[in-house]
Amino acid sequence: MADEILSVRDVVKHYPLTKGVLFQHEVGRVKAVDGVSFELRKGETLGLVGESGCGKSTLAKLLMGVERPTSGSVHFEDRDVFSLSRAELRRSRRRMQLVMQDPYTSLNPRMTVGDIVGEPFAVHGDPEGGRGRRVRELLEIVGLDPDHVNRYPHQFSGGQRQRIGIARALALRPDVIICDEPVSALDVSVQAQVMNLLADLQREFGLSYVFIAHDLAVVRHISDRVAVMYLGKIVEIGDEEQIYDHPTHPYTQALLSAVPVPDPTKRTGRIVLEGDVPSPTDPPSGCRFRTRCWKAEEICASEEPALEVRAGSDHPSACHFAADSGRP
Ligand SMILES: Nc1ncnc2c1ncn2[C@@H]1O[C@H](COP(=O)(O)OP(=O)(O)OP(=O)(O)O)[C@@H](O)[C@H]1O
Repeated sequence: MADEILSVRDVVKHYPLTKGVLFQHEVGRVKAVDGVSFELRKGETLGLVGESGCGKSTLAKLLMGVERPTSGSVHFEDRDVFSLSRAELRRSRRRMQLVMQDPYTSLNPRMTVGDIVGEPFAVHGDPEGGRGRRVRELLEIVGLDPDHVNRYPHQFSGGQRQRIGIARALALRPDVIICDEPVSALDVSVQAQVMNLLADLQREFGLSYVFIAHDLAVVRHISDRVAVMYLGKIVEIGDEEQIYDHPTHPYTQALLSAVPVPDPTKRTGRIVLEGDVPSPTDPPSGCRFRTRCWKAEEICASEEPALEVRAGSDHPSACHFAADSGRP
């Protein structure tokens, strides 16, 4: 599609598990990301949701070109990120930035806010008009007082620190920002402020976001589309209406049932998933979710459902039992 900015095709990342004095014997592989494909369109926010350990952060590192995949490709516009030379990769990094989860540990406590926000210029060169001026402008853009440029991270609250991280990510005028659980470590009231800031910045600068979270409720209002990830794979991807109003995959249904609903008349009953998430070293054959799925049938043990478009719908579904909306 012409307006795609990022195209992810069959990306796999397996980490070898080794033993021996020199770690020379491979005894297994952690299948952190196992065949993920999606597109990110210009100006779009794609929410990426799943339980802890499903591979979200590994995928973020692959998108940023920080980790190399075992196989598969990530195209930024029309160029494969993994075939770029070092210099080209550095140039492409200007245009794709990362906002990290924990504003308490992702900022160097010994650096002033001005140095933190201006750090990208030390690598990529000073902007027109000078570094100091741009840093003050960036602080203002994210709602911080530019006169606090000489303060240290510990002098700011959690929400303000996340704003500092966002200002740093904006420094080089990127096109894409990978937001890896940017509000998970914040109080609920502060979460909303940071989400609103991200939405405003998107409108103002035409940014595209991949927004990672473990909670479907968090990504709802910021996402144009949502991808649900389970044990290294995307099990369902769709627009807001499909995922929240007509979820077809049992895992999406279970995640949604855990989201608190303020209206008691709309409460539908929580689906409690039995058992732990299986090990990514030895995931179940067939459908990975089958060991916890109340709809699982024999076929799920041998066959991994392919993403397919349901009749009469544009939405792809990943489950054999998509038509069956019954709950346990
Ligand atoms: N460098 C590594 N070496 C070996 N295994 C790894 C490595 N990095 C991640 N993993 C494993 O890959 C799997 C996916 O990890 P990842 O951090 O991507 O999950 P996540 O969904 O981001 O989890 P969380 O929400 O807890 O951060 C986990 O089982 C993790 O232990």
